[in-house]
Amino acid sequence: MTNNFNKLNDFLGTHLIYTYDNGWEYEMYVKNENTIDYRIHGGMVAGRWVRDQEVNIVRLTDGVFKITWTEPTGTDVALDFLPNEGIMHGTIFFPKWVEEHPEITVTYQNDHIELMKESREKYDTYPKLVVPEFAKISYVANAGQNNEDVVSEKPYDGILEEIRNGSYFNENYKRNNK
Ligand SMILES: C=Cc1ccc(O)cc1
Repeated sequence: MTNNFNKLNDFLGTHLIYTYDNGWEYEMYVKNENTIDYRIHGGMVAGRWVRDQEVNIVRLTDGVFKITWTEPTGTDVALDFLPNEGIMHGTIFFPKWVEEHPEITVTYQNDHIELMKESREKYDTYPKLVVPEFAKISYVANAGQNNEDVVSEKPYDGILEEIRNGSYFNENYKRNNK
C-alpha cells in the first residue's frame, strides 16, 4: 500500500477500492475538492453507482481525510480515509425507506434524481439504519482530478479484478475498452 499521503492535494484525484468488515465492497473516486464518483459492488445496495455527488472533503491531519455528504435519497454518509495505513472507517445513516426498498436505489442514480426525491417523501425516514464499519483498502491509485473515465459505466462482475490487475485503465488512466 502506498504510504505517501500527507496534504489534501495528495488525496484529490485518488481512486480507491475497499471492503468493509461486514463484507460490503465499495469503490470511490475523489474527483476534486468537492465532488466524488462511486460504485457499490457488494452489500445492501450493490449495483448502485453515482457520479458528481457534491461532498465536503477535509484533511484532519497528515494523511487522514474525511468526506461527508447527504444524498438525494436522504442517506447521510461520513467516511474517514487513512490511505497510508490501508484502512478507512465509514458510517452510513440510511433512512428507513432505503432499508425497506433498497432496489429503488440500485441504479445509475444520476438518471433518477427525481425518483429518489419522491421516494424519500413517500416512504418512512425513521428509524434510521446506522452502519458504522472499518474497511480494508485493497486498491489505491492516482487517477488525476476530474477524470471522467474512472467511474463511467455500470458495475459488472469482474470489473474490480480488471482494475486491480491493471487491464482496465491505460497509462494515462483512461478506460481501455470504450
Ligand atoms: C451511500 C454511499 C456510500 C458511498 C461510499 C461509502 O464508502 C459508503 C457509502
